[in-house]
Amino acid sequence: MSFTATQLRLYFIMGSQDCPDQDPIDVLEQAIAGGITMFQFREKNSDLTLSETVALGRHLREICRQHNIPFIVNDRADLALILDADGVHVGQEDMPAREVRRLIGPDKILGVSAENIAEARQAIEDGADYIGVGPMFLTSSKADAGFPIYPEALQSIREQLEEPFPIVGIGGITASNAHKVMAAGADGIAVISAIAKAEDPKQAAEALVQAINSTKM
Ligand SMILES: Cc1ncc(COP(=O)(O)OP(=O)(O)O)c(N)n1
Ligand SMILES: Cc1ncsc1CCOP(=O)(O)O
Ligand SMILES: [Mg+2]
Repeated sequence: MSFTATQLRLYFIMGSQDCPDQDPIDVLEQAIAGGITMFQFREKNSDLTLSETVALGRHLREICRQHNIPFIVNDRADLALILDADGVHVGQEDMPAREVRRLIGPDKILGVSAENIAEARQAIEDGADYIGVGPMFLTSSKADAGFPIYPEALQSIREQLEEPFPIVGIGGITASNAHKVMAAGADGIAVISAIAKAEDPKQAAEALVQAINSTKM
């Protein structure tokens, strides 16, 4: 699947641990109906066995395929290959991005987390298609996320990059603060709880789409 920055507009991330009271398959279907543009399967610290993880991943992957939504796997290039994912997202403490690029080949999507301009430049050199910058705000979805760096940090990376490059903001983003991330120069926002923990995931995704679209640049 070829990649464009517009696919980052509303990037939904989820594993079964993020929606303990709902079926992740339902949540993804509702999120797609609400307007998400990209999905990342992030099964982390969950109760699932490896074979349950593969089975859930296969189901979520199939739903994304039916709706033409890029399906990205968090951290694990091996799982991405098993699931025939469209790509992989890795952070600074994961398998080096350059090695992941070698494993998945030139055509798959590679996302890399970056908190500052040095990490952003390295990610681009290593073959990233986009960078995820965060945490923008306080988050309860990732215990080791560290302190927020706020949209100002994203804006600073955007301004220091020599060329336009796809950037998605992540961490503590809701329909109320999404405009700050977009106004800082993000191509989109990535969220877990704003959709996965919502009572009505479809309505939650719609509210995020509206917030993104109403941002004045
Ligand atoms: C789009 C996006 N951006 C950043 C991250 C965070 O990745 P990482 O720092 O490796 O943390 P974990 O998600 O692995 O806990 C992401 N997953 N997606
Ligand atoms: C995976 C990740 N990486 C940085 S913050 C974060 C968690 C985002 O979750 P939420 O949207 O619920 O704050
Ligand atoms: Mg990671």
